[in-house]
Amino acid sequence: MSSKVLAGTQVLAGLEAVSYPTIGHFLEDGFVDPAIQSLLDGVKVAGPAVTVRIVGNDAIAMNRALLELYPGTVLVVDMDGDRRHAPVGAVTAAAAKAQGAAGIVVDGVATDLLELRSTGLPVFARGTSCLTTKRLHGTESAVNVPVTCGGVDVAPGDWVLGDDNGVIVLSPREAAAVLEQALDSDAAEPELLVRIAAGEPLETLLAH
Ligand SMILES: O=C([O-])CC(=O)C(=O)O
Ligand SMILES: [Mg+2]
Repeated sequence: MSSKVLAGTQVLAGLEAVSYPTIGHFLEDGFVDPAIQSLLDGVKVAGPAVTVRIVGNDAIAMNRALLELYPGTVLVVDMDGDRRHAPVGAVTAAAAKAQGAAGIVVDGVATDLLELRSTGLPVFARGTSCLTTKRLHGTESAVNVPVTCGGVDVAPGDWVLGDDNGVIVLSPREAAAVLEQALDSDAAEPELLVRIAAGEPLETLLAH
């Protein structure tokens, strides 16, 4: 597969197939703070980012962001450093799912953990809290602007990849460029594992 000719749908298919830790073999940037983890078990998410920056504990901004979601997107929530107020819970996740979203990533906390798990929409966060955002009608929040999430800059339309190991954000160009070598690496790994399990000498297997 040549990365030069990959169309968006081919990139999506490749990103859904590739192992995300394999991407970590090839890149140094785009890896979201590992404190941001999936609140559900056994998830795998790949989709373009819709972003929201929530300033001052403002739940109305989240409602505006939910309206911008379309099928396959991942909502990335920059809480402007607020790690106490949860902007995502049962209602938010249900609304995002109704829009066809693939998941939500919060640089902050989430709430309604049991309901999130039964809704089934993958949500990544720094943890949970009972303290939530409020309907404040602030003016500083913004939807679909460049944001920061777990130390990584995220532009609307960037690829957001998440699984039980963590979250990666790549520009469309970065994603297309890394995909081929990551898929090749994934294809080669099962044979290596079989040879290790079969007792082949590690000196030769791991030498290069
Ligand atoms: O209202 C909030 O800030 C989060 C919440 O509880 C929900 O989405 O259900
Ligand atoms: Mg709630």
